[in-house]
Amino acid sequence: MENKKEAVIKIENLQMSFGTKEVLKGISLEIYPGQIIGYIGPNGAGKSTTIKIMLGLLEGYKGDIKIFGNELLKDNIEYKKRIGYVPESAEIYDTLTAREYLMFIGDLYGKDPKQIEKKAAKLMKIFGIEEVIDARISSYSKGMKQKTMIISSLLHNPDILFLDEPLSGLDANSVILVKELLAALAKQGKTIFYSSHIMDVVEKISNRIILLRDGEILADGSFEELRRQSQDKSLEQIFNQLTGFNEHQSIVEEFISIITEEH
Ligand SMILES: Nc1ncnc2c1ncn2[C@@H]1O[C@H](COP(=O)(O)OP(=O)(O)OP(=O)(O)O)[C@@H](O)[C@H]1O
Repeated sequence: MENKKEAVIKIENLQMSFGTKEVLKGISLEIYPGQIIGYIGPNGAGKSTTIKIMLGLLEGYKGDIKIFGNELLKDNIEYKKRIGYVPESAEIYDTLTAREYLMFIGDLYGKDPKQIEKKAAKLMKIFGIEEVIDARISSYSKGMKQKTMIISSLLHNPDILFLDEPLSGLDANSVILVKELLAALAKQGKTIFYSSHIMDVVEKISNRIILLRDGEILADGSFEELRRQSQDKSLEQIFNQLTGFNEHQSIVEEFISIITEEH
């Protein structure tokens, strides 16, 4: 369907080990403009490792990665100007105010400070947090921090956006806003690649879901496609089925019996 477009991310046989532990066992993926990829999998499956490699933060992998058609190379950092990243937490910047932080990020991307300051103030206003723009980020609530990180990842109008738990800490109204924002960005041809453990979020936001387990891709398709292969289950049920997790009942029983032990 999307084959007429060129892949923005092309991964071939990606392998990564930490010591003797094989964390990625030969992943191949082609990702196209306009896709909203929900990258899911159990804890330790290798999701963050994949993202860190694409961000150029981890070396020592085997396989080929092309981003925007160019080989991912140690010395080539040009592509980073066209990507945005929202980490799950970014406490290192806590002592800055949002204005200082966003100006700093704009500067890293070589953007005009006046333009960045204007954009930052407007985006903070849209998110309803303009009154704290000059307060230290350390004083923000979790959701305010998340909004600031989302703004910082978009200031330079990137073509690929990587997010870790994009809706974490956001209230119900902000969830709707960010979901719509991601959909609108994808419509403009941007690519969104995010990981999350919240299955109903993944189900609703993604137009493609990639399920990783033990460093291998177990499923790859739209929610509808995955559902058809799994007898119309919810994504949470599909996740549990594909990752072989069906012991919750017995684990809960054991848990309860331990906490209710008298001696
Ligand atoms: N720097 C490192 N050194 C050694 N082992 C590592 C390192 N980083 C990750 N690992 C291991 O690699 C495996 C995959 O980790 P990764 O963080 O990619 O998983 P994940 O799918 O993102 O998990 P989660 O859902 O818990 O965030 C884990 O077993 C982890 O312990």
